[in-house]
Amino acid sequence: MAAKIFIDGEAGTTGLQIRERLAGRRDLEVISIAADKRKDLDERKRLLNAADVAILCLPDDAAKESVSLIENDTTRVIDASTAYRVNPDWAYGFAEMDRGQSEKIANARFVANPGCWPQGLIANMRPLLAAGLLPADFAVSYNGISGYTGGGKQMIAEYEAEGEAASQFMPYGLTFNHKHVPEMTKYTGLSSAPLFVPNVGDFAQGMTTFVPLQLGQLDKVPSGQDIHAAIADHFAGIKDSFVSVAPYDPALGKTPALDPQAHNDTNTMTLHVFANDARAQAVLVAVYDNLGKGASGAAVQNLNLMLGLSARESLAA
Ligand SMILES: NC(=O)C1=CN([C@@H]2O[C@H](COP(=O)(O)OP(=O)(O)OC[C@H]3O[C@@H](n4cnc5c(N)ncnc54)[C@H](OP(=O)(O)O)[C@@H]3O)[C@@H](O)[C@H]2O)C=CC1
Ligand SMILES: CC(=O)N[C@@H](CCC(=O)OP(=O)(O)O)C(=O)O
Repeated sequence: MAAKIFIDGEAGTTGLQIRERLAGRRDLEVISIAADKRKDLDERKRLLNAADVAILCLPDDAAKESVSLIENDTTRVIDASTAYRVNPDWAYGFAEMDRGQSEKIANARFVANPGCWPQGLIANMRPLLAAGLLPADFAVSYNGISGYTGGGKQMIAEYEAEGEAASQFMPYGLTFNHKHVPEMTKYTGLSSAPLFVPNVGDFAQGMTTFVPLQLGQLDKVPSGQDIHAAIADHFAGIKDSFVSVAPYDPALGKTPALDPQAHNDTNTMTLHVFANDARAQAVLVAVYDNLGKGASGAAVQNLNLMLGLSARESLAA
């Protein structure tokens, strides 16, 4: 029997993209809410309880409300919001984070889909801490640029308003309390919060992120090659990974591969390592689609795992 999927928030940016990615899937039945009942509590409750898997694409408070409306013990949940990402009762939905993470997701009742920004940092940093190349108390900063769809319907409307010239490049989150910092800290394994400086650009989708590393602070300075090998080894050991590691080429500059939009409309992420060993400096880069691996693509990957399918089914979008 086809699994019943309810997308609560199906008219939003993330919800719409999930619907598109699931269109044409005959193994699933997407049960939809009538447009005029999108915020009707009784109707949401009915559909949440009728679903085998509910995918919540809502602001945090509404996501918590949806979870509280589930009265049975069978509906499984993927939540795209920030509400449960550091909750130990929820599986963190970054399947490539560890060997075994996809099994955790596959067996979980509750899965927290990761934030877009955290995934680029976790993908690069977690393997380095696990390999002992960087200590947990290493001082880390993180920056990058994301397309404006990351800010949902409201930011899309601001950027696409007629007659308004949008800023090409705008830093934000300058109180350093961005809502993604707790999950970044927890899943990198760092003992203190990274200093995070996000930027939004005047393009719809896609992101490139950077972790600059001043390696001279360390007693034992790893080379760029060591860093690349640790990250590449980690992802080589992950089955069905959507994350790939570019060959080590420290002299590569200004390449289309680093364009934030290079992975648009995919669920893939590419990591790059750049280093100057003489200066003991390196930069770790991640390129992916904020709406793909950063949101809807990851949600479909997690849904597939929960339904006992190969994560690769999500390419059927
Ligand atoms: N955009 C992105 O790149 C990413 C987003 N996310 C997260 O996913 C979630 C959804 O974000 P996004 O799709 O961007 O946001 P949008 O603003 O585009 O969509 C949110 C949707 O939720 C609806 N909604 C709000 N409150 C309720 C409610 N009480 N009951 C039912 N529906 C409600 C909104 O309806 P209305 O517009 O009518 O208010 C809207 O359709 C958020 O938690 C966000 O942080 C996660 C990763 C990346
Ligand atoms: C450009 C932009 O504003 N991006 C969003 C990231 C959106 C995202 O990852 O969603 P969650 O917030 O649910 O994790 C932001 O920084 O808040």
